[in-house]
Amino acid sequence: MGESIRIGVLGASGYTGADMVRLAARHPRIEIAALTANTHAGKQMAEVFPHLGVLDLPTLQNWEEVDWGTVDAIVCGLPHGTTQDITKQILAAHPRTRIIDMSADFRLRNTSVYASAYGQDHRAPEIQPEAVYGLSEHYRAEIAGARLVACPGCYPTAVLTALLPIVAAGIVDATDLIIDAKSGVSGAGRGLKQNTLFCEAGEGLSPYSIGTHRHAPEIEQEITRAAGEAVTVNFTPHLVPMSRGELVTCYVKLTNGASPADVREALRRRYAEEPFVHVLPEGGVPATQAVRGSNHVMVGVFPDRIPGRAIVIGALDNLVKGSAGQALQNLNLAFGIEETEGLMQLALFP
Ligand SMILES: NC(=O)C1=CN([C@@H]2O[C@H](COP(=O)(O)OP(=O)(O)OC[C@H]3O[C@@H](n4cnc5c(N)ncnc54)[C@H](OP(=O)(O)O)[C@@H]3O)[C@@H](O)[C@H]2O)C=CC1
Ligand SMILES: CC(=O)N[C@@H](CCC(=O)OP(=O)(O)O)C(=O)O
Repeated sequence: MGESIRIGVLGASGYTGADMVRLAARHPRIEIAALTANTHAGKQMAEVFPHLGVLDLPTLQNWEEVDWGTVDAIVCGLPHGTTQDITKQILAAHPRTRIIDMSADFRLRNTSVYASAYGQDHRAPEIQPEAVYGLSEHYRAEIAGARLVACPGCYPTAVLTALLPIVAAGIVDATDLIIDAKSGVSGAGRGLKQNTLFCEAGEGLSPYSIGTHRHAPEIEQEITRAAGEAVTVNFTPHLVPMSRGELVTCYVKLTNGASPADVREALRRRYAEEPFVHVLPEGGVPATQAVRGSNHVMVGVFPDRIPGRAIVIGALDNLVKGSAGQALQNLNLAFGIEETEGLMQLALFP
């Protein structure tokens, strides 16, 4: 076994940071050297997250108090904007540190697109060009040498896993993609927001950011690349009263005489050797219950009643493959560790 990799988790008192701690704590090559928080600084993780109380962990600190020279890699679970401010200062002082970022701050290659999607100018445009988009199954080689990995958003991970291979194969029309997406409430983070209160999110199902969600440009960036032409997607997310999980239903127009079975076969071929992407056989229905707590993505393909169309459905856990799990997968890749290390746990069901 090689030497330990010392990691620091920025934003460990948040949902993605805490799930990174949960996964990294049982990783044989990782040592958790530092954990940061903002309002929770000074507390023990066990006070914030009792389920992690069985672990011996560093105290939560403000990020300025940490000696970043002593860590090999940082996993960042900070809000967008804050990520740019903090990571650029750490990289300036410690240029050899690797950053695996779970926030949205370095995903969009074009900083003007970032500014319009996020309503603020990019505050570290000088670093942006070196960021590698961390969709592990599609950017493996680039991630391996990267200093800065921008892990995809949770919705884009599900959508792009389902659609990139079939767009690239030219068997669906990239200019006619309709994506109906649903997420559990942890997708919104732990900070208090009115619409995530139990009595406002429970017993209901509501769409949000209709036609304006900031994940649409991220999805378009990658679909455009695969299609070789500029595309605009229809993307509508919904908030579902469950803690974790995400399901995306993608309505696609078939091209070049392809059938739904051809779409399934193309996906099966593309992901045949992938440990975390499972293309279900005919009739297999992806569901969040089947991936909860795991790094697995399930994809199913169905004929549409409208001739010439198909329905491609993806399901994942937003806090695992949708953030912390994929971040750990990328950290493994970045350090030349077996990609599945620390990630082979099965879904928690029921
Ligand atoms: N939740 C999800 O499913 C996914 C989230 N993401 C992205 O990952 C990032 C983290 O998300 P999530 O864990 O849900 O968010 P949370 O709101 O749960 O956690 C945010 C973390 O950042 C810390 N923080 C907030 N403001 C500051 C600041 N000004 N300075 C330093 N630290 C600060 C918080 O500290 P404290 O609590 O102590 O105040 C907390 O540790 C976000 O960018 C999010 O968009 C990406 C994919 C999926
Ligand atoms: C339910 C819910 O609110 N989900 C979040 C998506 C979480 C995510 O991936 O956010 P980033 O792209 O900012 O990292 C949202 O729609 O904003």
